Amino acid sequence: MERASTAVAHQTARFALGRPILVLAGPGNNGGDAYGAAALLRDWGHEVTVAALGTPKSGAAAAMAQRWGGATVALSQAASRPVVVDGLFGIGLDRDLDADTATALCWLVAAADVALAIDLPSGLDTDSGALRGAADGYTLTLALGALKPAHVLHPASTRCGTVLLDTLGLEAQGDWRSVARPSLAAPASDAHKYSRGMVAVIAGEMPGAARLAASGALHGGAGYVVLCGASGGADAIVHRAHGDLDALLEDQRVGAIVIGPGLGRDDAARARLDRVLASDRALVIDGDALSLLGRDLPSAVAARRAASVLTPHAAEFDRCFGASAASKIERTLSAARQSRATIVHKGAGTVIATPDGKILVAADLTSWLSTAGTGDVLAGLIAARIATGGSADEAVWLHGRAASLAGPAFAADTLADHLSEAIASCR
Ligand SMILES: NC(=O)C1=CN([C@@H]2O[C@H](COP(=O)(O)OP(=O)(O)OC[C@H]3O[C@@H](n4cnc5c(N)ncnc54)[C@H](O)[C@@H]3O)[C@@H](O)[C@H]2O)[C@@H](O)CC1
Ligand SMILES: [K+]
Repeated sequence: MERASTAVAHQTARFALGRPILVLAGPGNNGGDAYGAAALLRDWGHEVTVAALGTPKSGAAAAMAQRWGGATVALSQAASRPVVVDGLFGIGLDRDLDADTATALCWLVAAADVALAIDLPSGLDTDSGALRGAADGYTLTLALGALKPAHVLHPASTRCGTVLLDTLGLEAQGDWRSVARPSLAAPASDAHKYSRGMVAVIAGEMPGAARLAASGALHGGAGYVVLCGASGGADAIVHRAHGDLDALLEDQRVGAIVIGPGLGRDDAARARLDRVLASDRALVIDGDALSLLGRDLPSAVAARRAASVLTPHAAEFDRCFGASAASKIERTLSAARQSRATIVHKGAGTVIATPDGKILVAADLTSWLSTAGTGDVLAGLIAARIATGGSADEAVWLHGRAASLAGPAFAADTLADHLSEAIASCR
């Protein structure tokens, strides 16, 4: 708590630049950090007011309150100040903020020029990222010890402002990491189109979606992309008829197959899906393929001999694994173990889990990705990375980067065009 208070005080001083500071101190150790920071800031010459909610419950927090020693006002009586430091609740929040607390907090944060949250904005559920009365408008959140899921999971992550991490010298990192920029090499000097990675995309009722996936694979670095069951589209994509499916599944050069984008949900689609599932090729299973399998998916995929990557959005995830109130991180991990597949659980804050328990989170994806077809591009891109010996998280990073490069209001058709620049930034 000494280290936490000191880190908070330093960060606050950097932003305060002499302006009056209001420190909000709750009853737990988050409040302890707040009292400690208030005492330091006062000792450094800042004008500090403390608004208290309840009295400190732990010995450490009580000691910090004693160190502050000065007057406190009740939270409900606090006047706004240009700088607000929120130390009401951190990871110990176990219920919604009551209405009076939420109202006072929202008003004080909104009225401040700078609002800094200690560890987490008060009123966020640490593990699930749900809103439990949190205010909007924080300038920054100083995460203490380690990042928590709420710093990266939607909707909590949208309330944090800029998140800074101070590890406080603790080895406290949880079991998940943020998706990081991958390090990608150019193809080997003796590479040819098949050694670069060969991807097959199985088309169906809506060939446009499969074409987008094929384009994602091609621009994602695959050496050879086959679109099975659709004609037209980009010239470098090789077209095959649905009648060639069995030959394609036997072709050992095929490094990964995408099935699901625009597949349809009729009997023909189901028959194709069953043949592909029975193959020993690595699969990316997306869209209609996920919906066709529904609650049978975990066992059907777990029985496969080759690797599978599933790319559900929230509704598809629920369709396959059932709805639950657990956090997105826990649910995705449990689904990965159950289906023995890598799961890319899409949405605002994409969570990736592997069957061996690796968890990665991509938090800061542009919201312009929320347009039809971007998921199809991602499915193809994942297949390309797998076929070239890479991983799904590389694809998620490249996809997010390409979307940022594409700018606002892009169409999914042009997203793949930005993958080259995204890959170029990974050397
Ligand atoms: N655990 C650690 O290793 C460290 C913890 N630190 C700080 O300690 C914080 C966690 O402290 P605590 O576990 O004491 O938890 P908090 O300080 O977040 O709050 C817990 C207290 O608030 C009460 N409470 C919870 N929800 C409430 C609600 N909606 N309305 C009213 N009362 C509510 C609880 O009954 C409990 O008394 C961290 O967020 C961080 O700021 C830091 O000092 C650094 C190290
Ligand atoms: K807080």
